[in-house]
Amino acid sequence: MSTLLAFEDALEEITRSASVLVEQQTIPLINAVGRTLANNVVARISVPPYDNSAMDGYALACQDWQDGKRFTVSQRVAAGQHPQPLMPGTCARIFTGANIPSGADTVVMQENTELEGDKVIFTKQPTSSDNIRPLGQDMQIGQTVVKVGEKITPIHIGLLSSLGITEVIVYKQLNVGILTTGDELIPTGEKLKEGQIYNSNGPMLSALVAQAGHNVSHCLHTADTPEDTKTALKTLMQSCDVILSSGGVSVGEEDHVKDALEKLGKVHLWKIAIKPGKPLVHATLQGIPFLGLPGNPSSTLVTYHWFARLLLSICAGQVAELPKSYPVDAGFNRNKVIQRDEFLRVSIGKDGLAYAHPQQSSGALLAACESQGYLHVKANTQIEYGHSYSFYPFSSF
Ligand SMILES: Nc1nc2c(c(=O)[nH]1)N[C@H]1C(S)=C(S)[C@@H](COP(=O)(O)OP(=O)(O)OC[C@H]3O[C@@H](n4cnc5c(N)ncnc54)[C@H](O)[C@@H]3O)O[C@H]1N2
Ligand code: MOO
Repeated sequence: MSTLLAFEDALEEITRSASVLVEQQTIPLINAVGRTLANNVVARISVPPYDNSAMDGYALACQDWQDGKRFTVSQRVAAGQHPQPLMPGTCARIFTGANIPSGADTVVMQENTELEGDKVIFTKQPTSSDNIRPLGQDMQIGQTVVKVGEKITPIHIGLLSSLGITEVIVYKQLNVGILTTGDELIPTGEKLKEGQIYNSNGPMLSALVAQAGHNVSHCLHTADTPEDTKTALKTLMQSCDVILSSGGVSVGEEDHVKDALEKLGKVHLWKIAIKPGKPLVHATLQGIPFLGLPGNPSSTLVTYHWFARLLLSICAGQVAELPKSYPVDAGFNRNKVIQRDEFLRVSIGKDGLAYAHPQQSSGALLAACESQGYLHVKANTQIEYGHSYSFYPFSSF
């Protein structure tokens, strides 16, 4: 166990060496959902750009109010119209979104008024600023509203549109190459023969990478030979910004990825004290970051979530955030001391406790589908009922 790198150290080492690898481009805002901002967006106008009414009603100056006073309606202001200054002692009929006339400092909603012919009585004394949405209430001119590295969401599209913005400067998408390894693997769609299984890590990694907003530029498969492995890696090195692989990183004679990396580039770390995912390898191939994820499907998933996701987001210029967790008590015991940091696939019960899926084999993927997230149990501890651990919902990755 002593040769295994600690989880936190591996995370630090992999992310420390990473940097933004993509150029910038200007694109229409409407096409920018999921893209990463390459510079801060600063408001060039205030929103709203003028004081406006939050209600259909009447605008007046508070100081003009007197109990029982009958107000003349001196003007009518609909949304989109430019009002005249309010004549002293009068009120203005006003509608939601309409510009507040100068001289008025409050709006009374029409439900709180009484009409007497063409006069209006305000039954309750209004307070200054009531029902007025002031200039800049949402965003002020000069304010930084979205920061570099943020991923643009539909909410940002609305926000930036309210500033009149039509184009944004974003990072170009990161080109990610995926390599799967293993003679036993065949693509889905073909008929299984004795000794074969379907390649599930290729499609899963492609989907994870695409979901994170990157471009899967290649998804190759190689046989378990040193030559084929090197040839596939050389192909990926020609056009990918980052390369991920699955399988072939353990210690058997059929595992060729690490040797190929040593021949083509530099291996920085291999083997981490985590379960599942121990034989993770990190390398650079002529400046291209490379992560070799272990082939067992749950090991691939865990190492993608914890390491590859973060590496890709840094290289893509995204704000690289560690997944969010919250403390949850275990609803079960394990009577042996854990050797490597474990990421148990768990669900939260109605009692609020975490329950481990009964199938924790690194070869099993259904357990992850049937669970809600990871319970992180640190090395050299023992899981005890009622003790608190960090729970990471899958949605935080
Ligand atoms: N003697 C030792 N053997 C193993 C050790 C060890 O320390 N000493 N570590 C084990 C651990 S832990 C892991 S994790 C695996 C990782 O091995 P590899 O990364 O070399 O992966 P493979 O051997 O190529 O495959 C493992 C397993 O996963 C299946 N697989 C691989 N690729 C895919 C794919 N694309 N889609 C679906 N399934 C895939 C493969 O068929 C194997 O069953 O090593 C242990 N061995
Ligand atoms: O790291 Mo392996 O994933 O324990 O099976």
